[in-house]
Amino acid sequence: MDSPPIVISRDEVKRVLRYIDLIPRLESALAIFSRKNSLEIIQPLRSVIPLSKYNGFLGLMPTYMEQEGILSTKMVCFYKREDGSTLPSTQATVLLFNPEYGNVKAIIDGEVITAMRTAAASAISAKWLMPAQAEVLAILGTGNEALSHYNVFTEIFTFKEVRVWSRTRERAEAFSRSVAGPVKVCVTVEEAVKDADAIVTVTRATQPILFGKWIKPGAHVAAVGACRPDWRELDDELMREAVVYVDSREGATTESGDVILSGATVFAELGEVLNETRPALREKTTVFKSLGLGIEDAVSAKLVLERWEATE
Ligand SMILES: NC(=O)C1=CN([C@@H]2O[C@H](COP(=O)(O)OP(=O)(O)OC[C@H]3O[C@@H](n4cnc5c(N)ncnc54)[C@H](O)[C@@H]3O)[C@@H](O)[C@H]2O)C=CC1
Ligand SMILES: O=C(O)C1=NCCCC1
Repeated sequence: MDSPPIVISRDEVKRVLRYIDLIPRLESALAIFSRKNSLEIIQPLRSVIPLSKYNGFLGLMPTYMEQEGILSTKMVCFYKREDGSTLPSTQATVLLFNPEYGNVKAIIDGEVITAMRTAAASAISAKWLMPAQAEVLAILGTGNEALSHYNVFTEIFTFKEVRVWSRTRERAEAFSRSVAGPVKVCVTVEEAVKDADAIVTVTRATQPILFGKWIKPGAHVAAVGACRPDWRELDDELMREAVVYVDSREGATTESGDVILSGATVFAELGEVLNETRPALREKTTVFKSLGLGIEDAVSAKLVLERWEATE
């Protein structure tokens, strides 16, 4: 008889998942994704159900990677509203199936997976697209994604200065106190991004907060928020003048307000850079527009299950 699904909690995911293991898996998955071979990956565009009454959305992210033996679905709810709830604004669950019989092998909390795989994808973009001698990192926003981005960027790169901006100084100060290393609190976005080499936008803004005129030529922007077709974090000037990389062309041209409303041209998928079929134009100002992919959750969940089984 089949064993019942293993349930892996948020704390257990946090215990077993490490960037050093995750990054190579994501690099490989992004590269396979951009080869567009349906024998390797089937990952339809995310279905999104608006939860209008609650100012939120449910995203369904099924993925099948035949050669890796991974069949998974992430279900993620994300909310725009700010009503003082203590629950995270992005909550997710990942189901891992046995592709041969369809039984569920594991039910894994998706909050930490989402935060870590998104930050790891941004870090991969920075590895290829950030200026060679990057000294200053600016993080805009102070939520879950801000923390995971701080963690991975300071783990794999060495910055002389890390800056943070939030809409209130209190939140930026609390973020600065909560992390291990020194972080400079900035009162305006302009102050945070001035001469920065790498900029991470991880807010729930729906109108542009980052303007091209403030940015040093050659900087790299990992743009993570604004995942709806009418939401923005970056202004038209930045989107049109930068070289724009995305995780998925189909995703970006369907879901990203920054891409759709600015009329920017998508230059390449990150996986194409990894496959060396499109160049990494590190010397130019670059934007990596991230929307999130089911394959990222699929390989992360498989890794979590492997590590959990190895340490249980
Ligand atoms: N690209 C991807 O794969 C993923 C994208 N996201 C998106 O990333 C963003 C951040 O996610 P989390 O850190 O989980 O959210 P969070 O709720 O933990 O943090 C959001 C941050 O944005 C700030 N904020 C809210 N409204 C704002 C506004 N109008 N202007 C400026 N700042 C504002 C909040 O104060 C907070 O610092 C969200 O837009 C979320 O939908 C989240 C997960 C994956
Ligand atoms: O890929 C994800 O997970 C998400 N993408 C955009 C919005 C929140 C979650």
